Amino acid sequence: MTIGARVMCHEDMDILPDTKGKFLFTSGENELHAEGIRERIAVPVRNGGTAGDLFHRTVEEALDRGRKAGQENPIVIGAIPFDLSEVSCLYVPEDHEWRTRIDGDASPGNHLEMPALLEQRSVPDESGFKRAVQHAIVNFQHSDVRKAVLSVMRELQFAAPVDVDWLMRSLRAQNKDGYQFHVPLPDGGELIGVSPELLLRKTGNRVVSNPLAGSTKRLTDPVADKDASDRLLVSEKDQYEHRLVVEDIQRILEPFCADLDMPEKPSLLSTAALWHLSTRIGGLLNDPSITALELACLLHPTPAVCGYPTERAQRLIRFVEPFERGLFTGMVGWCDAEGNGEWAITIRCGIVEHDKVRLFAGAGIVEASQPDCEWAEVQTKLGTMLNACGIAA
Ligand SMILES: C=C(O[C@H]1C=CC=C(C(=O)O)[C@@H]1O)C(=O)O
Repeated sequence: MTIGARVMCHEDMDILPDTKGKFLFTSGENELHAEGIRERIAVPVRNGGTAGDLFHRTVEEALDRGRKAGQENPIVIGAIPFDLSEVSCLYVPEDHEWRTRIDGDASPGNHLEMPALLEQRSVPDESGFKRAVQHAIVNFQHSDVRKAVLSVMRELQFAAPVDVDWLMRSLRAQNKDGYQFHVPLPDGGELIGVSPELLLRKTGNRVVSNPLAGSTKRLTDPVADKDASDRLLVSEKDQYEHRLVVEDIQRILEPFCADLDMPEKPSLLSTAALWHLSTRIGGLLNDPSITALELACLLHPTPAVCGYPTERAQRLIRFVEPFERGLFTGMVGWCDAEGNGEWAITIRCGIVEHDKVRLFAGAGIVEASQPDCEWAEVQTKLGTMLNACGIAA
């Protein structure tokens, strides 16, 4: 594997500042490791009115150059922001390798740990978040917006620089399932996280999407935990919140699929911290030449991270959320030159910049939401990253 980060620039690409250029994306039993940066792709997915044209051409050309340079099946790896008009954070790495995940491989080790936490703050704070939820609920009563996903950012200031590799190992040790990711950012920051949610996987002519929406906290007592999951499964509020996501994904995928397998009811998916309502949607493509990245960009942002209807929910979010989401609630993953790939939704994540860590979490708000419960839910979601930092949620 090449260790150095060689950068090739051409129009539409910025010069990448010094970065280790080390990537990770895991899925099931497989881990994708990539190193070295051949090219960076910063073109936004949406350029003016024409969604995707320049972007997908740029990706295709970058992969082509990789092939011409001798790579057998080059890949693009990285992250795309929540707002598709913002710059993408994608790379064609010098080298990549698929490995089988080895259990126990991810121990954080005890030789190093997180530096002391000096201070932390929530943006918005508790009352600001609850006001935003209330605002959204009133808005639903006077408009045709049905759902909006509202989020918080937790800023942590440590006494010394954070060892990202240690933090990633800690996160992986505590969350063995899900899509674990580590992406270096052009400004020197690093995006890390473990997402439970698959936006889209494409393998040949098969596609899978596994939206999640509707959540409840896991409990330590097994009986109480089972009760909590049973209640989630029959909760009308959560089923409604979930249905809006599934129906929108179905609407978008159906024209591309000869056969779309849609379970009638959601099932349960668990992480270390939460239960989620989950629907695994599988399809066979009419025309397998469409790429995983093209389909993922059509689906994004789903009502699981934005709301319904999409554009009006996005406007409401912009109005009430007092921070820029950036890569949070975007997508993270990879795509190869044959159009196969896998994109997870960028949640349960944080951005590490030297001695600062920013964590993010959101919750789907519908008319039946209660501000106190939604605040508790985002705190639980923040717990995934906080626990990895050794901080009680
Ligand atoms: C936006 C987040 O979660 C989404 C994914 C699963 C369940 C969700 C929910 O129940 O609200 C959210 O839609 C987050 O974790 O920050």
